[in-house]
Amino acid sequence: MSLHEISTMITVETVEKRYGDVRAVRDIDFSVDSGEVFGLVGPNGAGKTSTLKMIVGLVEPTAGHITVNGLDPSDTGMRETLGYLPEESPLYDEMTPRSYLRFFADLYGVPRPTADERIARALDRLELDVRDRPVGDFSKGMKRKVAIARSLVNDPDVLVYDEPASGLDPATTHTVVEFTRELAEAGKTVLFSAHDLYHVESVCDRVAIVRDGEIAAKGAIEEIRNRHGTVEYRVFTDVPLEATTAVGDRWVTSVSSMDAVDRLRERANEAGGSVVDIRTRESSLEELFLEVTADGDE
Ligand SMILES: Nc1ncnc2c1ncn2[C@@H]1O[C@H](COP(=O)(O)OP(=O)(O)OP(=O)(O)O)[C@@H](O)[C@H]1O
Repeated sequence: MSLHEISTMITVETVEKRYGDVRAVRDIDFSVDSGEVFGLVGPNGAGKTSTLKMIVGLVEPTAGHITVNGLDPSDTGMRETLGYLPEESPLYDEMTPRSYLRFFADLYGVPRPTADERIARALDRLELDVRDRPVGDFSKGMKRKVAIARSLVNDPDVLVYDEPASGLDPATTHTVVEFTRELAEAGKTVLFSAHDLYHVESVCDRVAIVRDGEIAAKGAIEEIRNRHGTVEYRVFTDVPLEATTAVGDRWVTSVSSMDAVDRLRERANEAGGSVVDIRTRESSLEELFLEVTADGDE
């Protein structure tokens, strides 16, 4: 049971964004609760960054309504509530992580001892040991960790991360993704965009799949599976049938309905054998994603 009371922290209602003739975002709706990790997933140009920028108040919606912790994104008070990690987060090359993060903590008016404690906690967890060398010498992953720590110096309730793990090596990706989960477990609200679907699946409570500025599917991973996913039955027989693959001393045929399973059973019997095992394989989010994004192309 959660110790935190659940409340809606981000609401996005019928939001649209046009840049001249380009409708980058059209009619997007979703909300994110406290303690939740919500993933906005979609290919390049789908409208994820535009949506996040509207939520953090950097870009104004053409239509619709957004609130963050009950406030309008243009409200200056919202800055205290929010930690934003942009897709590209340029750092000052000559500064060290410690000086850079202290600089941001000062901007937020965080007392030095509190700031130092927060900075140390974030960098410890993100496994960034180098704290007193200029960030200009850092790898992409190290810079990303500093940028993530920056999003936390004001101890915000809501974190909006644009592709936090994009371009990072698998170990760093794992650390960053696990960290977002821990932040949510500590009661923070996390909204992030990604096209790394494997990690979204493992860390998000709910996702919205965005395509051409619209939400193509939305809900718990499980719900999306039920609505859009296909169940694949892997039927193992002790005799070869058409389109079977040998696995050890058995053959496996993949079908997508129970009727097809029954037909295979009959055919196996006719061939003097039988069905020895049936396993279901649920769609991974990656497959669902491809299915949902392919819908509009038909
Ligand atoms: N400032 C802008 N002026 C004009 N068009 C823009 C602007 N910003 C974004 N767009 C267009 O809006 C659409 C959505 O872009 P957006 O960056 O929001 O998508 P995205 O899903 O975040 O993509 P990516 O993963 O590449 O960042 C794209 O067609 C993009 O070219």
